[in-house]
Amino acid sequence: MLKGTEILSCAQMRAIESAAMASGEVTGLELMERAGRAVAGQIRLRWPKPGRVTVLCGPGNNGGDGYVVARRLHRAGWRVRVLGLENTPGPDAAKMKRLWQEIGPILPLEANLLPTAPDDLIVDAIFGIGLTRPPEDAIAALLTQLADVTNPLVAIDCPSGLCLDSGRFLSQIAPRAVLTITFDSLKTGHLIDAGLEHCGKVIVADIGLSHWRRYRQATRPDGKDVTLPRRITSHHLRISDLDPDTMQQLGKQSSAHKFSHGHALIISGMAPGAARLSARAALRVGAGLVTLCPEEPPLDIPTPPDALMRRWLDEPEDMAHALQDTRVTALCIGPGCGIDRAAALLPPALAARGPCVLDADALSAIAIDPNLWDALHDGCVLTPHGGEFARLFPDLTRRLSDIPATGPAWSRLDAAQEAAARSGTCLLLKGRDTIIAAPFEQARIVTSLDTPWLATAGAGDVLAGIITGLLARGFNPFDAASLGALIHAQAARLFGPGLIADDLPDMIPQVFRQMGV
Ligand SMILES: NC(=O)C1=CN([C@@H]2O[C@H](COP(=O)(O)OP(=O)(O)OC[C@H]3O[C@@H](n4cnc5c(N)ncnc54)[C@H](O)[C@@H]3O)[C@@H](O)[C@H]2O)[C@H](O)CC1
Ligand SMILES: [K+]
Repeated sequence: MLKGTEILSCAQMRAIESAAMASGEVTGLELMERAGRAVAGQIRLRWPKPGRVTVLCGPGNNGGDGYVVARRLHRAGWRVRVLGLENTPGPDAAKMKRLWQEIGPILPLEANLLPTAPDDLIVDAIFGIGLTRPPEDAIAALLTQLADVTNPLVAIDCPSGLCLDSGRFLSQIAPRAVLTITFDSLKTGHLIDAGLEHCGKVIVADIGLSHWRRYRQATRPDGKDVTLPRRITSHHLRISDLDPDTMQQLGKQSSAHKFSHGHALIISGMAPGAARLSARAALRVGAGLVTLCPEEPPLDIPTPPDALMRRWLDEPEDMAHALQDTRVTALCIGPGCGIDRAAALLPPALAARGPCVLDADALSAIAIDPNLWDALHDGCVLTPHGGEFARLFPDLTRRLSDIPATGPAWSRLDAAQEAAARSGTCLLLKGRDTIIAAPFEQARIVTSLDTPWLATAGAGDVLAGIITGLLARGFNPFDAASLGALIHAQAARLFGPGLIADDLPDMIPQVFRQMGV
């Protein structure tokens, strides 16, 4: 079973924290001290020589953490300036504020007091998971300037202004951290949308809450119910999270023959190179047999790989006939297919109700034909990029482009989950934060911020092919899509600069070796 690391919503984090405190085994003050200690520790690890630091403390507990960091860095020999507010925060943060005031002053939290020396460290402890609305007035002015400075910025929980549920900033002000230290678990906002880029390196600090993680969706130890707005949990999937069962399923047994690994049909069309990329990827990922289905007689195409089978498939009846062969275990329609051809072939393809990947032109065809939409089923994997998603789900996309007035903001994760529920299919929303959602499943996120060379023509066709190959081999749609996204990103990562789509399938053997398949 593919799993990954569970990601929490802010509400879940609060539920866990409040369960821990309700148990009486730990106080909020202790948690704050641990949080601040973890942040100061990470700073000292990365900047071992004490220097100058300005700590920006906001009105709540994120600010409380900041006062702890200030105290601990001061004790370690750093020259610490603290900018803060005159408000009286909650009791824990108020106590930490007083402890700092025994050491040094608190200057006003104003833009003109940001450090002028370019190397001074800045710690952002203004807002964390408690942000509910866009920053205003003096704090907005300060954050605007903070977004422009070149000093290294260390964020406590997140760069301030970021909604940790959606990864979206609640205004156009978007500071960028080099390092973010968060507590107990990653939150969705660290991994998706702007959060992925603006958090820098994210460290998850253990502050001793793991024992209470089971209260993320349940009743607290004191019997009180915690009502949480988010229904479905999500997981961050990385190569290092793959389990032995998945590895075994990806490997091949010596006793098996080619049909034990399935037979994938890849529909080719007006741009046959795209379908060939998909087909090559399906072969590389281990489908036993891959047949490319062009609309012209296939003997006229003497192109590699020679391991590909070819079958002329022109009319819808040809499709229906091809799918009568029970050895065909997956189908891919879309890459380079042409919208008209996709529209003509989709009715028999969907009527067969077998595993199939619908990409590119197939998605465009579905977006304009309600009958095709109605024929979608739970064996389908839809693989839209943002533009295709917008054509299929214009209302969901509109919600994503509004600047949110309150948190938690509507997110790409919400959009993908809603789209999966509506379509009744597995849906993979492509991006550097690829989101895989399926009805009644926990969503998965595969991040690939470090693979900029994936932005190249044909990369999506390869992804469609990898997923098709995995479907052909018997992976369920949700696992095939998740694993496909992971293998695809890792192939790009291993190849590095200079990557073109043709290189991706040929990196799969190296990815497999690295995974221990
Ligand atoms: N288990 C944990 O995760 C722990 C987290 N800690 C830290 O606590 C913060 C969350 O603290 P909280 O007080 O709830 O919220 P913030 O500090 O993020 O926000 C402060 C405060 O500000 C108000 N507010 C919201 N939006 C605005 C705005 N636009 N303008 C002005 N004021 C605003 C809101 O009412 C909040 O109350 C978490 O991130 C961690 O850093 C613990 O210290 C340890 C355990
Ligand atoms: K912060």
